[in-house]
Amino acid sequence: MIMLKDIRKEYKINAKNKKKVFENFNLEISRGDFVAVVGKSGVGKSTLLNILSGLDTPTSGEYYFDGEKVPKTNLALAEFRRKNIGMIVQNFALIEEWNVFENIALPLKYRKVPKREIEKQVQEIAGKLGIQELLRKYPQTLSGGENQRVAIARAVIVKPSILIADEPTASLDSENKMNVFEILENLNEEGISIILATHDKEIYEKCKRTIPLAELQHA
Ligand SMILES: Nc1ncnc2c1ncn2[C@@H]1O[C@H](COP(=O)(O)OP(=O)(O)OP(=O)(O)O)[C@@H](O)[C@H]1O
Repeated sequence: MIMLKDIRKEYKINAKNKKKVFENFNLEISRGDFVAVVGKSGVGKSTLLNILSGLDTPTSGEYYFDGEKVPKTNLALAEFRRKNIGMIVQNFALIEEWNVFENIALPLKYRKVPKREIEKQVQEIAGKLGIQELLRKYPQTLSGGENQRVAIARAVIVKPSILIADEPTASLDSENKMNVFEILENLNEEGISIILATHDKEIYEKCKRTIPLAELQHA
C-alpha cells in the first residue's frame, strides 16, 4: 500500500546549512497494518508522518501509494491527501469558534455532501466514538481526551484508507490514553491502516509493528 524508496529529506536552515533527517530511507506498509513510528525527540518522526500524509515532500526519492507515484506539486498533493489520508495532528487543530458537530462535519462540507447526509454521518461516527453528548459543545470546554476523540471523528468521517496520527495519546491521562488507543484499535479492525508516532512504550508495545528511527550520523 505504502512504499518509500530511497528517501532523502533535508531542511534548509540558511544559505550555508542544511539539516539532513533521512538518507537512503526505505519503508513498506501494507493495508490493514497498525504501526508505531518510534525514536528519540528530533529523530524525524513528524517529518516521516508529514511525508506519508502528503503535507511535505521528500528532497529526493519516491513515495508510492497503491503502486502509483505520489505527486509532488501542491495541488496534486492536496488531492492525494483528500482522497486517501485521515490526519490527526498534535494539539488537535480543532476550530475553536465552531462546535463539535461543525468541526466533525467540515470534511463533508468540503465535499459538498448534502445536509441531511452530513447529519446522519456525524451522528453515526459520534455514536461509534461515544461523543454524541458533546456535539453542541465547543472545543475549549472539553477535556483533552474528549478533544482527541473529536479530532479522530473528523479525521475518519470521510473513511480514509489510512489514519496518520502524530502523538495521539500525548498529554492524556492513562484512562483517556487507553480509551483513545482502543478507538484506534477498533478503527484498525474495521480496515483502516494506522500509522502513529509515539514516545510511549505502553502504546507502541500494543501496535502490530514498530518502525524505529535512528539519528543519522554526521547529519
Ligand atoms: N522546518 C524545519 N526546518 C529546519 N529543521 C527542521 C524543520 N522541521 C524539523 N526540523 C529538524 O529536523 C529534525 C527532525 O524533526 P521532527 O520534528 O521530524 O522530529 P521528531 O522525531 O518528530 O521530534 P519530536 O519527538 O520532538 O516531536 C529535528 O532536528 C528538527 O529540529
